[in-house]
Amino acid sequence: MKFEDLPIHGAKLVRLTVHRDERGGFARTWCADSFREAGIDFTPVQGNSSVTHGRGTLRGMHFQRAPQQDAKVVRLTSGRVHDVIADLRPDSPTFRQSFAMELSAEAGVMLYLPPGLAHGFQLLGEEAGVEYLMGAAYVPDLYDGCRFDDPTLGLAWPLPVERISPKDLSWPPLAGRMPGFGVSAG
Ligand SMILES: Cc1cn([C@H]2C[C@H](O)[C@@H](COP(=O)(O)OP(=O)(O)O[C@H]3O[C@H](C)C(=O)[C@H](O)[C@H]3O)O2)c(=O)[nH]c1=O
Repeated sequence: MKFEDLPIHGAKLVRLTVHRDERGGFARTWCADSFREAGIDFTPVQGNSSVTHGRGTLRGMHFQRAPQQDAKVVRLTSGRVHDVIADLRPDSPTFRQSFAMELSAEAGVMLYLPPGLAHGFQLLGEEAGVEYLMGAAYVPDLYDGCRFDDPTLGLAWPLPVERISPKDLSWPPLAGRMPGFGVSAG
């Protein structure tokens, strides 16, 4: 696997080595040595999987608050999504910046997201499977998020939001509750 820096500090694009033959393909999707050699201190403690239906469906933006901020590896097992990350770390050189890219199973890539980023995606096709390796255990009381249209982030989405959970619509603004985001306008 090969690691490339993304425009958000510490985030990486991980290109998988896909071994193809007449039966199909094989790729290693986790390797502690490769991550360590890439200078990434990440030990998965939980694996998650989601299936999303319906073009335009949006999951996120999600993050887990300190002291259990969650680093994660994100990989598409099927379909295509518009994937978005946003830097919520006041001490980061890319604080409040965001980055988006298309992820697909066919592309043979995954993302490494360090702790302190918000993550979300919008479905570009009719269905997508996403696998996660999490660097922190899920703690419901620390599980947090922001709206896809939070005014402080200015995220752009390619499609109208056709389906989104009530929870993801009800996140309060980052302004006024997250360090470095100032006070809420409202
Ligand atoms: C994240 C998580 C959730 N849950 C429970 C909580 C809910 O009852 C149910 C579905 O959770 P949620 O609607 O938050 O699932 P997603 O919208 O797919 O959330 C994920 O999508 C965005 C894009 C991400 O980057 C996060 O990894 C993750 O938050 O699973 C668990 O039991 N364990 C977990 O680790």
